[in-house]
Amino acid sequence: MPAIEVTGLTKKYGDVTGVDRLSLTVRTGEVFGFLGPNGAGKTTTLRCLTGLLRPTAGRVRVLGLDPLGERLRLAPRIGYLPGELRLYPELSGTETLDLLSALQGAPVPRRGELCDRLGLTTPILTRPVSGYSRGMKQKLGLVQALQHDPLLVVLDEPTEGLDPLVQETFFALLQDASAAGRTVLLSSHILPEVQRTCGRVAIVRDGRLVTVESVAGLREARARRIRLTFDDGQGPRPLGAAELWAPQWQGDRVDLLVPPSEVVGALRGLLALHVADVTVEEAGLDEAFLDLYRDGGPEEEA
Ligand SMILES: Nc1ncnc2c1ncn2[C@@H]1O[C@H](COP(=O)(O)OP(=O)(O)OP(=O)(O)O)[C@@H](O)[C@H]1O
Repeated sequence: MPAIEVTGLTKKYGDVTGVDRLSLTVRTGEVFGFLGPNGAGKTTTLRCLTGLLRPTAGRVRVLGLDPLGERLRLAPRIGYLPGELRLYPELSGTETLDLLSALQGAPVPRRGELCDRLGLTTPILTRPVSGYSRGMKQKLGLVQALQHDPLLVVLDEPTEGLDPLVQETFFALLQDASAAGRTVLLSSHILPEVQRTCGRVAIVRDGRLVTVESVAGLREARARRIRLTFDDGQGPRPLGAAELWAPQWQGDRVDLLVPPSEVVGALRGLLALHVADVTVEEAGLDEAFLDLYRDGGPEEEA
């Protein structure tokens, strides 16, 4: 049984379409990234998965359950960190975690360890959350999402507000969850974060699915960056047939993003020029993503 199965999910807010006929399967035990620009429909999808929004159309199954109709059965098995965490300001950190665990309806075997790892000390946890910094609130959000050791963790832009050291702890927590066989769905617009943590990634745009691929596959299938350096101080110059690859000049140096199958042909032409240095690298996921974003992708035909 897949951890998440979404078929033809559509959510409309009046005239605005948040998600449009989205279908997606997340396998048990994978760390799955949900990537897309602002307004792409990530939060809307996650809220439909967690039973906080009623889909306009389509079918959603989470751990084999209907998130709306079987919310109480699902609650102990799922952890959710919303993008905008709203807390009761007068409650302390501990009281907040207690309240949320009551809603989860499950014991909290991991709370102590998580607070330790994230540096939420007893003095902090006994203070009202109104005095918490943004990062402290986000840490509390992470603890509540994981404290009951849920089978599925759904995280909406989880590293927002976390400093780099705490982000490292967060990545380690994700790895632990994955090693323990838990499923993680993580939404982000931070590409290196997804590249680092996820096995597969869905890219969404304008409420529609652009592609689902392994992170490795996405990078592999996408462009290579050819960087040429001319060392003669003459700056930009015509590159013949390689003009097709939209050269980006910086002084005597030029970058071209070229599909993998075209690299050898492109180099043949380019090396006839008087080049001082050449490097060819796999484009990062961010470039792959921008490429997809520009391409339109398969949904343009829908
Ligand atoms: N409550 C709402 N009422 C009206 N429109 C909404 C509402 N929530 C979301 N939308 C619209 O639905 C679309 C998808 O929004 P959503 O918040 O799901 O995107 P997102 O990918 O999470 O964006 P971001 O990265 O900015 O958080 C947007 O056009 C947004 O304006």
